[in-house]
Amino acid sequence: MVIMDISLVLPPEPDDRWTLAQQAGVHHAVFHSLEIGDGSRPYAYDDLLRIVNTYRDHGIEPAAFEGSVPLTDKTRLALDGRNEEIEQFCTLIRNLGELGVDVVCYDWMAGLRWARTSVTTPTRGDALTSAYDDGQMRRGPTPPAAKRTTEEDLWENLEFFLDRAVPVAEEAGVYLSLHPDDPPISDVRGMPRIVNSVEAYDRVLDLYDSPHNGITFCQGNFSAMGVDIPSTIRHFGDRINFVHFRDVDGPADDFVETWHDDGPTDMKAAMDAYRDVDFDGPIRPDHVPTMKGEDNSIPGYHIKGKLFAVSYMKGLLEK
Ligand SMILES: O=C(O)[C@@H](O)[C@@H](O)[C@H](O)[C@H](O)CO
Repeated sequence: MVIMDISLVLPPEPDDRWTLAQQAGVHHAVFHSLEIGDGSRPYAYDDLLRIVNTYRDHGIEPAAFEGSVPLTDKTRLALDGRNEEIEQFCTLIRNLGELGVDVVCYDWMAGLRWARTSVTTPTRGDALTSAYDDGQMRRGPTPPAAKRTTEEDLWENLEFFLDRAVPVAEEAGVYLSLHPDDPPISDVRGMPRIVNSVEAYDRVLDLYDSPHNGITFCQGNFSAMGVDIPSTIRHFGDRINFVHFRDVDGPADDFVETWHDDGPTDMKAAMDAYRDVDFDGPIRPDHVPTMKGEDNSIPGYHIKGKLFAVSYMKGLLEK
């Protein structure tokens, strides 16, 4: 039977969340210091060695490095320093390969990272969730770089990056996993976005045809695209290298994030589809509501909702 690795974003230093994860039967970590941690983007071997060994010394396997990788708008927008940055990214890949961490998640969102217009929307039992309203978003300032960036620039820069990074990933045995633009719309405040549809992913996969050029299937974003989730999972099949398990209610320009057991997507059918395509990589619950007693300082990433989501996922995986 194919076993996927249920994982959680855990801080790089042990705290209660490590213990709670293990008590809930989660033994795989995702390193994502932009969400939980100090925002660092380590790529040197000794820095990675320390992080990886700290997890392993506590019985936790580091399954993926995400987001906080040395890849910024320098590369996405082909600014000065792009070649040096890609070199750092390639060093990260080689080093993670040496250390046995084989999934790296990155994204092509220039100007703004994942965007929400509210992180205090009340949901079941007055927990707090996040929401996006494009009309409200557009009233804010346009990022300066938006005026001189086209979709084609972003495609060209992505191809330039993949041509350099994928061969290194192949050699290192590391699986690159491109995260969708969140939300998956054509632009945020005038800054174009390109990784926002099934067709766009088909193009990405064609740019460099290799299992090491794959997808982070962030399910909530595909749900916001309005596509059928199980058949889309089957469409991409073995090019899915990493899964973010979550759901939203509403289209890409106007949605609310839901509890894992309370959204419109048939989560059981989704889990069955991952199993059908023999997905055996890391799968982590993504954004969860902030629950009672939590301060909402890291919206979407507090531990109580994650534990609820993990239990729900384990239930869905029961045969
Ligand atoms: O769903 C989201 O957009 C975020 O929670 C992250 O997953 C983030 O955007 C990714 O790390 C992108 O690299």
